Amino acid sequence: MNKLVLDTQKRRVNRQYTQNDHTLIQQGGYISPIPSLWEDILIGVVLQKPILLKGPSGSGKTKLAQSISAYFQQPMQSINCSVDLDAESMLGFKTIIAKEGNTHIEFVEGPVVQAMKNGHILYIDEINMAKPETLPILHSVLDHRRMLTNPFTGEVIHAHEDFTVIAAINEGYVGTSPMNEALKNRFVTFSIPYLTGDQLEKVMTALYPSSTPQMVETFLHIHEDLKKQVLNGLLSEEAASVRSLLDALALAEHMPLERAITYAIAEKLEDKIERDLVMELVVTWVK
Ligand SMILES: Nc1ncnc2c1ncn2[C@@H]1O[C@H](COP(=O)(O)OP(=O)(O)OP(=O)(O)O)[C@@H](O)[C@H]1O
Repeated sequence: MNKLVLDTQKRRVNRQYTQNDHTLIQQGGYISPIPSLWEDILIGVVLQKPILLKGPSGSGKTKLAQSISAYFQQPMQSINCSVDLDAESMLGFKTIIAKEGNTHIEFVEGPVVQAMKNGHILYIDEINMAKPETLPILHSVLDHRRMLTNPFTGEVIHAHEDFTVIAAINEGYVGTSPMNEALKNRFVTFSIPYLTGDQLEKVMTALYPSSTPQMVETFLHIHEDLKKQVLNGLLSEEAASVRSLLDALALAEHMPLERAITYAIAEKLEDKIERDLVMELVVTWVK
């Protein structure tokens, strides 16, 4: 079996053949749906490639970024993109400081500048929610130059060797726009699917240890049914969201299962036909 060996000090990568790659997969709480996915992403990080995580809402992209941060013991700075994101919220802003009767102007460093200087992870969530004209400022940060001329101070910043960029997108969601080619081209891209089967069971029992095995099994069956209907095109992808399923499991510890699924899964769907279909599927699993 393939085991990744990372020299995190010297940021070197090696692949060896041993028996226990799962120790890596578990680190930081993210469970990899495909064994090689976690390792391949770590290789990308060590090779200083900007990483783009592409997957539906609740598929574990943020958890994965947090797990990479835990694995490399590197703090993470985050940017949540929206149409209001501007250069100041990424790079920082000037402010007036009054001290002992004197005033002076100081630059408060934003997440990009801090992460570049200190070798942190920069997590850019929902990168396709930002206005396309906002992000080109990061092009030189994201390619081989790994540098930035701060337009507010004129400072030229060369990224620390451990500086890592991880971005996430939910493609095709309301409010998103396709990423422009020049930006997309700077990333290596990984599809992050929803967890299923044994791995999903591990997450459920780890987060909700007081759930009975029968309850967990029922939720796994319901999730399988929901996924089938997503594949058949009868339900939208978020019906199979792991986040929603976990929310439903948390509620089901305190209320009947149908109500838990209604609040955590069905009510989030826009279409009444989809909501009814979810509840029809659930009824077949309620004794
Ligand atoms: N592969 C996984 N391993 C561990 N936990 C997971 C995994 N997939 C989903 N989860 C759990 O599901 C929940 C949602 O995960 P997370 O917030 O990382 O999703 P996301 O893809 O970032 O969603 P969004 O795009 O909506 O921000 C968390 O509680 C997380 O622990």
